[in-house]
Amino acid sequence: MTTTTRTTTATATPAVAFEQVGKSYGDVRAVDGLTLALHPGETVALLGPNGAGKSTTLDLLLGLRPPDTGTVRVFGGSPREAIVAGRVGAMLQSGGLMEEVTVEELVRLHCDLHPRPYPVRDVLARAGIAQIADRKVDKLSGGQAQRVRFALATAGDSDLIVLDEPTTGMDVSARQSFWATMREQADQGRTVLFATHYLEEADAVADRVLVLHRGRLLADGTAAEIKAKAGARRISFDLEGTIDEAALRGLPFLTSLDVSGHTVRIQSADADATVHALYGLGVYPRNLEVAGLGLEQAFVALTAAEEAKQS
Ligand SMILES: Nc1ncnc2c1ncn2[C@@H]1O[C@H](COP(=O)(O)OP(=O)(O)OP(=O)(O)O)[C@@H](O)[C@H]1O
Repeated sequence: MTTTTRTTTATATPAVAFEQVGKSYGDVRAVDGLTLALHPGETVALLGPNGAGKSTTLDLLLGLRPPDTGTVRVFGGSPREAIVAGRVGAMLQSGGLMEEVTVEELVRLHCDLHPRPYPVRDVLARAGIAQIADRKVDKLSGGQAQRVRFALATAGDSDLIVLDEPTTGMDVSARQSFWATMREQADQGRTVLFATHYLEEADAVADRVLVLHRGRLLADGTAAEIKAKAGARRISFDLEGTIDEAALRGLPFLTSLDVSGHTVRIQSADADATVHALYGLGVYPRNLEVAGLGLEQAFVALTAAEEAKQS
């Protein structure tokens, strides 16, 4: 298998550069003045609630739709130039697969079309579909079809791999081998950009997380930075006797409250102030724990705060 030496410094031409990009569908502003640069060797997760503009962003990046405003550059040129040069491999969410052909025939076709193809055998093996190579594409299960899409995205030596919700429908072992392969690809200097709703995957795999909300970039940083930006903390403790939920609900900086048996779990924008006020209620919390948020909770807190600001 050929491996190209790639430049991985942030000063190199960005793999992807969006400059004030806007895209609307009628009245819906799907992407709203988006500016960002992705650098060679980065593994980047694109997160956002439904309708945030993730798929539209990927479509713009792949030149499948033109932006209304702004510019999209891929390796310094147009998306089309980068794709024609074989620099981009993509796995899209709903990409229909050609029917009536076998898995191997479809993979071979993609290899033939790629300027720097890998051997078909290697592509099949890497995607874990060598044993179903002779099967007709329209007879595949959802997870198998997803593996085939993965094979097509990695049919050749591309510098940028774009994945829209790649592991949807994959079982646990397919997911694990998928991400192991993606890590290898990134370690070789490729840029990997993936949109996902699985926040634990973003946390485990991405070295940079972009949070989109209503077509705008709400947060951009490592998973740890995103968690810190959300600011909130989880507080949990046990209370004996009858729990006065109304009093707990009145605690300052509370963003959520969950009471289950004697255990109380709250989320607070200022844990110190909340805990101080908790003691002020005259209760005696036992097993008190204060912890940071997971990426999923941070994501929910950030997007909810933004919704509240805009409404
Ligand atoms: N072809 C289209 N015509 C009209 N509106 C569209 C079209 N495609 C997307 N939209 C709208 O643009 C907005 C952004 O959609 P997009 O699919 O980019 O979001 P997303 O973040 O990928 O969402 P999801 O997580 O649900 O896949 C949404 O409000 C959506 O309804």
